[in-house]
Amino acid sequence: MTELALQLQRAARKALSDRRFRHVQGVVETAVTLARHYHLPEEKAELAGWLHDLAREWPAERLAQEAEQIEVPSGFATIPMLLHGPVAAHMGRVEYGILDEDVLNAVIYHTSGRMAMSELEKILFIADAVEPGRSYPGVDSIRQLAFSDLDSAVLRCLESSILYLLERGEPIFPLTVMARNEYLMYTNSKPKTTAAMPKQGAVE
Ligand SMILES: Nc1ncnc2c1ncn2[C@@H]1O[C@H](COP(=O)(O)OP(=O)(O)O)[C@@H](O)[C@H]1O
Repeated sequence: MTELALQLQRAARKALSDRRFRHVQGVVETAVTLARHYHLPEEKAELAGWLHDLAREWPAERLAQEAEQIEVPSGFATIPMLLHGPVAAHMGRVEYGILDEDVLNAVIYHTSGRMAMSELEKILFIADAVEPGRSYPGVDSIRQLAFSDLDSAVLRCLESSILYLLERGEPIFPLTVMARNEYLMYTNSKPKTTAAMPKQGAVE
C-alpha cells in the first residue's frame, strides 16, 4: 500500500463508524479486484475507494455549508446527501494533494453515476453498489456481470438505485436518470452477453 493510500485509510477509519468503514474496505477490495481484471491502474482504484465516503457521515447541513465554499457540479446541492462525493473529492485535492481528475471524478460521481463515465468511474460506482457487505435482490448477478460487462453492470446498478429511491419516495437526481437512459441505449446496441441479467433490486 502506498503512503497516500495508508493516510486515506487512516482518515476513513477516523471519520467513519465501524459499519461504514467495513463498507469502505469492501469497496476498496472490489474496486481493486475489478481494476486488476480490466487492466486498469489498481493504485487509482484504491485511492478512490479510500476517499469516496470520507464525508459520508457529515450532517446534511455541514455538507451544504461546505458546498457553498467549493466548486460543485450543477444540481448536486438540491440533494444534500449527494454532496458527500464532491466534498470528499475536494478533501482529496486540498488535504491529500490528489490531482488526478479521473480519481476525483470517480469520487464526485460515485453515488449518482453520470453519462459517459470513465472506466475508473464505472469501477468505483459498481464497487460501491456490490461490495461484499451489500445485500439486496439481484446483487449477486450484478457482481458476476461486473466481471464480464462493465456497462451492463453500471446499467443494473443505476436501475437498482432508481427503484430503491422510487420505493422510498425519495427524489431522483436527474443525472442518474440520464445516465440510465444512456447506458440502456448503449447496452441495447451492443451484442448480448451470456451473463444472466439480474432481477430488480434496491441499493441499501
Ligand atoms: N441517484 C440518486 N438520486 C438522489 N438521491 C440519491 C441518489 N443516490 C443516492 N441518493 C440518496 O443518497 C443517500 C446516500 O446514498 P449512498 O451513499 O449510495 O448510500 P449508502 O450509505 O448506502 O452508501 C441514499 O440513501 C439516498 O437517499
